[in-house]
Amino acid sequence: MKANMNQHELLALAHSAMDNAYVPYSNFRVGAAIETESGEVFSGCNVENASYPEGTCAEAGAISSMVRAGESKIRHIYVMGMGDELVTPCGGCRQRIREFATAETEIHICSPDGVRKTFLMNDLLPFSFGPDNLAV
Ligand SMILES: O=c1ccn([C@H]2C[C@H](O)[C@@H](CO)O2)c(=O)[nH]1
Ligand SMILES: [Zn+2]
Repeated sequence: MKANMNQHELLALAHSAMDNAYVPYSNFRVGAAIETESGEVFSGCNVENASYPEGTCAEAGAISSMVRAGESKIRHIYVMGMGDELVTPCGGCRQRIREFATAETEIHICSPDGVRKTFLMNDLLPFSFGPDNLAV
C-alpha cells in the first residue's frame, strides 16, 4: 500500500474503507487506517456474517493487511464511525492493536469530519498483557 500519507489522506482512506464495510446486520459502518513506523499505510472495514459472532472488526482487517505486508509497528491508527458517539475500539481490538503498539502509538477516534479524540495505547488498555510478558 502507498506510503507516507498526510493526516488528511489517512482520514480519506479510513472513510473509503468505512464506505465499503459489509454491515447488513448492524448497519454500523466502521473503517480503520494504519500508518506504520516505516510510513506504510493499510486499511480495513468491518465485515459481518449471517453467523453473527463470525463478523470481524475494521481494526482486525487493517491489522491483517499490515501483517501480510510484513509490517508490525503501528505508529497511528485512525478508527472512523458514522454516528455522534465516539467509536473507540472494542475490547478485543484494543488487545489486537496492543500486539503491534509501542508507548507512542496514537489511536485517533474519528468521525467523517475528522479526528475527534486521540488516545495512547496505555489510555485504552492500561496494565496490558503483551508480547514482552511471554519473553522469558
Ligand atoms: O471499534 C469497533 C467497534 C465496532 N465495530 C463493528 C463490529 C460490528 O460489525 C459493528 C457493530 O458492533 O461495528 C468495529 O468494526 N470496530
Ligand atoms: Zn473490535
